[in-house]
Amino acid sequence: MRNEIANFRNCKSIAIMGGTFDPIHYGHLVTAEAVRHRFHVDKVVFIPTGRPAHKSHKEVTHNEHRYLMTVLATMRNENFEVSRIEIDRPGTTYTIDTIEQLKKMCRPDVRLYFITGADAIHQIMSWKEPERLLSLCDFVAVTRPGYQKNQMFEEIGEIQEKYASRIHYMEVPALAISSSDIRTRAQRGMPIQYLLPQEVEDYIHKFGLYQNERKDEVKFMLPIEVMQEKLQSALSVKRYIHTMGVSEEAVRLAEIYGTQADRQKAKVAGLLHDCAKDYPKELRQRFCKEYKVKMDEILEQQPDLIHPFLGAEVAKREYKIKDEDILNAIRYHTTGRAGMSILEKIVFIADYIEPNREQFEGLDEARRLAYLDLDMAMRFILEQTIDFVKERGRLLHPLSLEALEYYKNK
Ligand SMILES: Nc1ncnc2c1ncn2[C@@H]1O[C@H](COP(=O)(O)OP(=O)(O)OP(=O)(O)O)[C@@H](O)[C@H]1O
Ligand SMILES: O=C(O)c1ccc[n+]([C@@H]2O[C@H](COP(=O)([O-])O)[C@@H](O)[C@H]2O)c1
Repeated sequence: MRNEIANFRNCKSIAIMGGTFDPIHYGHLVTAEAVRHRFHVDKVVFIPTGRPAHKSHKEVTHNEHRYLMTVLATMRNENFEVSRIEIDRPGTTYTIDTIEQLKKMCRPDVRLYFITGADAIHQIMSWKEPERLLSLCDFVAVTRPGYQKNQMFEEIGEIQEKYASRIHYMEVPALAISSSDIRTRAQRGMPIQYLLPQEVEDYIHKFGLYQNERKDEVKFMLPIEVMQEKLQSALSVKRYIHTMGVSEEAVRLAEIYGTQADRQKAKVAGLLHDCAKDYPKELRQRFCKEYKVKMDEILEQQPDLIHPFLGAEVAKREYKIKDEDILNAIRYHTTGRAGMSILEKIVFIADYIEPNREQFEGLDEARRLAYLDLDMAMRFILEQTIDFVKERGRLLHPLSLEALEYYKNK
């Protein structure tokens, strides 16, 4: 945020390109550049929306993906900036809050222009505090393909009459490009090249965004709701709440680091990671024998370390999980191990940082690292855990030491 303030402080005029940018495309970029040239603004600031007021959370790709694609698309233009103010602001995103926040970062006489497509301008009266918004910034209504200028005048007649000097019309080269069309094309395996910058296309392919979800779907023999019901009777209330937190956190991480399939696996692995933890001693011993859990010296002396290994067997037999990656994510969620898969790391980290955890030293740093780099988060959490185990005089499993060594060298 400090950088953003430094970037805006000297600007006399700024144009704001607000959008969901799911994904950003050449329509946005051409428009931004045309407005910059016509209104002689010092900068165009692209502001990806955090939680759009008019779209449900599920419909929109994760904030960090949309933000990073916007950064990639704009990096070659020195007059373009990308701001995180909406991404980082909690709650529903309203433009009025953004304009007020931005004004505080700029000199008092700054002139702000909010760029919006013709399709959006006629809805402005339904936005939050439209009149105050129009008193704080100008609007540039750009024509999009399919819109007749006359029709646009009619649609915004009411606003136009009242705020004539605040609304500017501008035609931009008719680019029949839209984010929704790009998403559909990507889903159907049609080309998206030349509709958006190459870097954004590469990013979409790298992270498997907008892929056909059905093709990616993972089939579980038990429906997830049935797994949840079984867990509710196997776990204490406190543990069940923790389990739900781990599952949610794992899905959030998988949204960033994985594919659609990984999200489903993360949800289930998070749910099942502690499935054997609340078993009474006798039951644990019986199942360990029956399911042939390999015991070692440390597990014999430190029985609370058995639950991840037993949990993987219980998940396999009682929850009918066949996927080896999910089973390993359960198996190594406590000790870790060298060379973990993305899913294994996600569950290990989610267990540490899930939202229901009470505050403890290192939690905020672990949360920060988790969304920056999985391997850095692994190293940090392993170091913290190993210190904790040593302080309490408990036995350390060699798998954790091997894991730490591995992530230190990565
Ligand atoms: N091809 C385009 N030319 C000019 N302006 C555009 C174009 N596409 C979008 N805009 C405008 O840019 C802003 C941000 O758009 P947004 O991120 O919603 O993209 P979109 O392509 O309109 O998305 P979707 O297809 O999902 O509705 C909006 O004000 C929108 O009207
Ligand atoms: O402030 C509001 O009430 C409001 C309602 C709808 C849309 N907006 C903003 O309008 C911009 C374009 O939105 P969209 O859906 O076309 O991507 C984006 O910056 C949104 O945050 C703002």
